[in-house]
Amino acid sequence: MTQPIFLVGARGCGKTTVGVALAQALDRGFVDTDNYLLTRTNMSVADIVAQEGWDGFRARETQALKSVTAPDVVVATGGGMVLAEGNRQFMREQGVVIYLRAPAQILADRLEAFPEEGQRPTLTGKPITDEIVEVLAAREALYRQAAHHVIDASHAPDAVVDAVLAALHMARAS
Ligand SMILES: Nc1ncnc2c1ncn2[C@@H]1O[C@H](COP(=O)(O)OP(=O)(O)OP(=O)(O)O)[C@@H](O)[C@H]1O
Ligand SMILES: O=C(O)C1=C[C@@H](O)[C@@H](O)[C@H](O)C1
Ligand SMILES: [Mg+2]
Repeated sequence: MTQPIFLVGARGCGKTTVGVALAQALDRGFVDTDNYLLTRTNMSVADIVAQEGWDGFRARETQALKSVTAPDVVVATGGGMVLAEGNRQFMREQGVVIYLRAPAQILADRLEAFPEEGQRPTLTGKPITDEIVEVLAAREALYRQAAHHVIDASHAPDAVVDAVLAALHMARAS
């Protein structure tokens, strides 16, 4: 399979962490739309949102998605990539979309341990657990709509990689 693999899911589900390990397992390239924007603009998500609002950030991440999409890459997307119908359709048409799904409490525990506030400015102004519950309620259907496969991402990263490989009927490169 040479199609790109897109990882979607909420903040903290492991799109970046699992994406790096998956790309390594498949001997593929890895790109991350949040990191792409950071490198290209020299601005964090918080900086972009402060200057351009969330609409500005969302427009930039759609452009980033188009720019990084190529054969044989694993793409870790931002947690809100699925909000735009056009992004969901683009990913489904261009590649294979994997939803890394984990319960709210696991996501909250991970984000509290490593908040990275510059890349994860508040979406709701609420405490982290409340925010995640609210965001998952609003987006669960969108992650599922976008996805070809839903993978339990509550396990350790290597186990999640193995589950993705099994869903794709793909073997580790070496
Ligand atoms: N499967 C896992 N098991 C344990 N910890 C994990 C797992 N996946 C990710 N983590 C940890 O959770 C934190 C968030 O992971 P990561 O940055 O990969 O999430 P993300 O889905 O890319 O989030 P974002 O949408 O904000 O980019 C990191 O500190 C990472 O080490
Ligand atoms: O869930 C979200 O809306 C976001 C997740 C992060 O990956 C970043 O893309 C940004 O902080 C927005
Ligand atoms: Mg990430």
